[in-house]
Amino acid sequence: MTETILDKILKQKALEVEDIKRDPSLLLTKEGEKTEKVTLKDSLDLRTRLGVIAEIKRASPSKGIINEGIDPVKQARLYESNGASAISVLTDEQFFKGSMEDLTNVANAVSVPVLCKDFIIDGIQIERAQKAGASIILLIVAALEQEALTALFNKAKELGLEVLVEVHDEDELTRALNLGAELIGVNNRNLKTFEVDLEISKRLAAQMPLNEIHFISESGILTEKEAKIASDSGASGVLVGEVLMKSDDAGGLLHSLQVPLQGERS
Ligand SMILES: O=P(O)(O)OC[C@@H](O)[C@@H](O)c1c[nH]c2ccccc12
Repeated sequence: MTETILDKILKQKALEVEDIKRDPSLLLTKEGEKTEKVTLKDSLDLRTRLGVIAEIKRASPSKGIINEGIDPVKQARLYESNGASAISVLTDEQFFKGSMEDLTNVANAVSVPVLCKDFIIDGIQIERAQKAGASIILLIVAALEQEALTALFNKAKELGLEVLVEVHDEDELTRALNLGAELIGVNNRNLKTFEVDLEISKRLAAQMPLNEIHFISESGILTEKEAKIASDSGASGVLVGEVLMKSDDAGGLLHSLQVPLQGERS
């Protein structure tokens, strides 16, 4: 079988984890200040409009350079002042040109929760994320066996972190629900082929207990039109990167994505 980009990233992550274990000073580049932040779950519970997790993403394997010269702190403050429910920071260096330091700088500058967006395969990465100031971590079901997924999920919870569990098909959704995930993200982009299809969100949302969990539609949200499609599918939030990173008016765009939610949650 040919190696997918996800396989390549996961191989690189295994090396990164070895490095941290060999040299524990790598566990912490810069400490996050311990500021009290509202949880993403609580803030989504209260909303009558679609929540936006706005992302700092300099580059990606599928798009190449997106906005390399961005000042993450300035961008995060812009996101926060225009209503973002959380800020996602891509911390992978090799494929996304991010860093843990970006995350710390952002976490120290905003009062909304910050998501450490990385490919987590080992508990040590969760400790690192927490020390750096993350409030939320991402766990990608496609990257993990169920046993590892459960262990990492439990570890994050013990450390007081929220977990966004990312799925892409029915099997992965079942695994996320069995875990007791409260925040479930459907990535509309297939991490193996890069294909983007909003129908995936719609199809999987129909199989979720939407009154018990928050469903976040991820990737390929470009305008109010896609935000409405996500909201109509039952999403309480969207995760948006590229268009916000490229826009001359990220604040205006962020506002337009916060469309009214369909039904009230019970
Ligand atoms: O830039 P977009 O299409 O708005 O997508 C943002 C976000 O969903 C995407 O960056 C993402 C979702 N899941 C991931 C997992 C790893 C890396 C990246 C991602």
